[in-house]
Amino acid sequence: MSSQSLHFFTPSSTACPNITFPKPSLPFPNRRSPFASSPRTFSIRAVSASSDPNPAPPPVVVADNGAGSRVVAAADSSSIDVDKVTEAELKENGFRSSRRTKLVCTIGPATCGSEQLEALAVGGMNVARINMCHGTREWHKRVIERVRRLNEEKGYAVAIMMDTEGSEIHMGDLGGAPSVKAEDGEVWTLSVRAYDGNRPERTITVNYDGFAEDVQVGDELLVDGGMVRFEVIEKIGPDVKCMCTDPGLLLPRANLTFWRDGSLVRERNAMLPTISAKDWLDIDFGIAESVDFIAVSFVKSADVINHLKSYIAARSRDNDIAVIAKIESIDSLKNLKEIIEASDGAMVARGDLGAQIPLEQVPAAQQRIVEVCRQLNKPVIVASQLLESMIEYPTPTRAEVADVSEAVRQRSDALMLSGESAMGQFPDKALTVLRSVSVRIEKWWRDGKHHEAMELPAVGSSFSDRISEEICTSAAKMANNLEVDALFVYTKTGHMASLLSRCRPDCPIFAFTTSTSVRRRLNLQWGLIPFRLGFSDDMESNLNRTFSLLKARGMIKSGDLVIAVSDMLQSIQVMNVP
Ligand SMILES: Nc1ncnc2c1ncn2[C@@H]1O[C@H](COP(=O)(O)OP(=O)(O)O)[C@@H](O)[C@H]1O
Ligand SMILES: C=C(OP(=O)(O)O)C(=O)O
Ligand SMILES: [K+]
Ligand SMILES: [Mg+2]
Repeated sequence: MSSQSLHFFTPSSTACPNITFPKPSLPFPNRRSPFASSPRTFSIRAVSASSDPNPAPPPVVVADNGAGSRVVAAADSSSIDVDKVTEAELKENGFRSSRRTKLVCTIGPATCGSEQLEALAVGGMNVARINMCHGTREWHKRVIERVRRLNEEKGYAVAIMMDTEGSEIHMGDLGGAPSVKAEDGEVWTLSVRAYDGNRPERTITVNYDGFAEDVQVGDELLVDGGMVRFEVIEKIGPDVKCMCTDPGLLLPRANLTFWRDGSLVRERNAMLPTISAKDWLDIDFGIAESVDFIAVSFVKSADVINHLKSYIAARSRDNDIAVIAKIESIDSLKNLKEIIEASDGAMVARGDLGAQIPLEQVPAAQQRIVEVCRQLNKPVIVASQLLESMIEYPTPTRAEVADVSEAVRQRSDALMLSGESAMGQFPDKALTVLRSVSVRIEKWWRDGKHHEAMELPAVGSSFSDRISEEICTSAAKMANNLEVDALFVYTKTGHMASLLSRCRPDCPIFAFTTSTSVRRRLNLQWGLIPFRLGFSDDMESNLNRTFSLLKARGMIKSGDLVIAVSDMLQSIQVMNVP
């Protein structure tokens, strides 16, 4: 194999020019004796990969077999797993034009069957999201089982995200009706009473016991951020009489916010916990079902994220459930940086965000959230109303296409469908729109060489992490300048892969990882094509084996130009596929 590699090595007294050093394992720079006092210089040397006099013996790799139990496999296990749909997209569009933006679909009554789920998987769904605000745990469990079965039997790699309900104030169910119209000038009763079956006409229930105490006559009540508007005209015990001032459709469990003198009233419900008692039970359910992501609604501070992460760590077998912070409240915007730092990713939850801040401020908030996430190396999802009109119509509006384009242009990691896929009439068509707009805008970006000047600050605290970051930044830049076909990254935890993704390079990133759960988590990150592969610390043998496995599947061919990095050996290798 002809290859050039740039290895980072420590110039210690024992350094022999052709030996590459494993990454320093000491976590803090000031504990790095014997070099602590002298300035540390790192050289980049080109050495031939084949000249390493001490190739590591083939080690044993511990891999997750996907069903939960861990198996110890020989490093030379001869298989490679990749999502069937990504493989097809790659073969169809070529390296350059394969889709980089990931797609999340909320699963609801319109898409919960196996056939419908499979249609979404084929259409490019990378993550299936279940919203615990709706449906029963049994219902969600069946959806998870169906997705898992499709993955196993049909070769998809759809990850599961569970979204908590959170302590929001919302209306109850509408007695089974899918929606109810509220007309201008009508008087409705909003009540905390529980009606069993015989709910009076024009009455809706509210889930928050303090509701009647908290609202005042004259307050404005916004349903779903303004889809319907009421004014409070009278309070009678637990019942609140309201007049409809903006007519519209009321949907089951629609979100409620109330406004006084032009500002959002949130003193009382600010006291409610971010994670309610019911949410903790849902989280236990999510852990038991080994979901890949838990998205936390109405996050106000980093504390709740830290709390949840330690809760998961104590209970989850492999501690591999990623925690996503939903940015959808004023407090979450105030504490944005700390929250994102504490989380494994974030969601721009524009539905509720737009009910909490003036609508015209949502685009700037989105831009800022995406930027902070990219800088802190956390995946970010742009969510809600991307293609809202497609709940009813088979084509999107021009404005919706422009909105989707903007999220792709901002280079967010993922786009999400909510009502469009959960209860809309055209879930597959909506997904197709997301897919084709993504591919188109990404191509426009690459062809126009719109490489942004976004500064990517150092995120790691240890010296070793800093080296990894420099390697990834350099490798991504080299990949653009040399116009390579693909970046390869061998990563056990997924961290190196995310650092490459953060740079948003022009070519796709093939991320090889030993565990099925890391592979599923990488599904949410921009430009990554996750593969499950057993590998060793010997990069030369890893590369040779990967090349032959991928060639056999027709995914690469001789002559393709590849840059490879790994988190076992801190090096950059540039080579043509033999
Ligand atoms: N599991 C479910 N069961 C029934 N309906 C659902 C389910 N999930 C979502 N939906 C429907 O899809 C709509 C959009 O979903 P989503 O945006 O996740 O929820 P919300 O509107 O509560 O923010 C919901 O309002 C609800 O009508
Ligand atoms: C994604 C959101 O959360 P949910 O759909 O759960 O309200 C949102 O508010 O935009
Ligand atoms: K929710
Ligand atoms: Mg929300």
